[in-house]
Amino acid sequence: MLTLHVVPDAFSAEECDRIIRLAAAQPAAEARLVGQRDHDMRRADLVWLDDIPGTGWVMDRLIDVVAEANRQVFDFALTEFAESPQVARYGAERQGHFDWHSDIGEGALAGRRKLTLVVQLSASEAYEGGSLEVMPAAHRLTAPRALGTAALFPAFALHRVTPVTAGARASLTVWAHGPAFR
Ligand SMILES: O=C(O)CCC(=O)C(=O)O
Ligand SMILES: [Fe+2]
Repeated sequence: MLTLHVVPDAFSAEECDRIIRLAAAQPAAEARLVGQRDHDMRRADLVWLDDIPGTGWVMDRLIDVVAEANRQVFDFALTEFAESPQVARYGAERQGHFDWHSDIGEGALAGRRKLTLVVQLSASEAYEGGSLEVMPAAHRLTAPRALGTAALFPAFALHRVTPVTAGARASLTVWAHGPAFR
């Protein structure tokens, strides 16, 4: 089914905090979109989970959540997690955001993305704006802001993160890959 599927408490508050602290200890890269001329499309700091020691438990949980959601809801042909999960930080100091986009890109790996999972790593009171909006079909849906909640949607669905106007929002994103949609 093509929808926005929500999994509450995919990670506990303590686990979200631990992920943020592990990521914060790592040098962050500026978000860059391959072949992207409009550099204002995304403003965020990124850390790749695979670069952070001691985060195997995070990947294990992500795999479990994706497997269960795919069994219950999506029934996509998924074969692997071909890219590192990403921890993103969108800060109000520069109106962190990510404009409307699909996650299926042109690269060898991004072209095989089929399912996107995003975890809310920040408490909803920690920021203003920063809404994750998804259009799995004709209507724009807003992912719940509750800490630790996972939102899953088809990687081709348009989605965005509205500008953060106060505080900062962190998220954890992973993609599941597989053969082309057909
Ligand atoms: O941070 C988010 O909520 C979404 C991230 C995203 O859309 C992406 O990394 O492709
Ligand atoms: Fe995305």
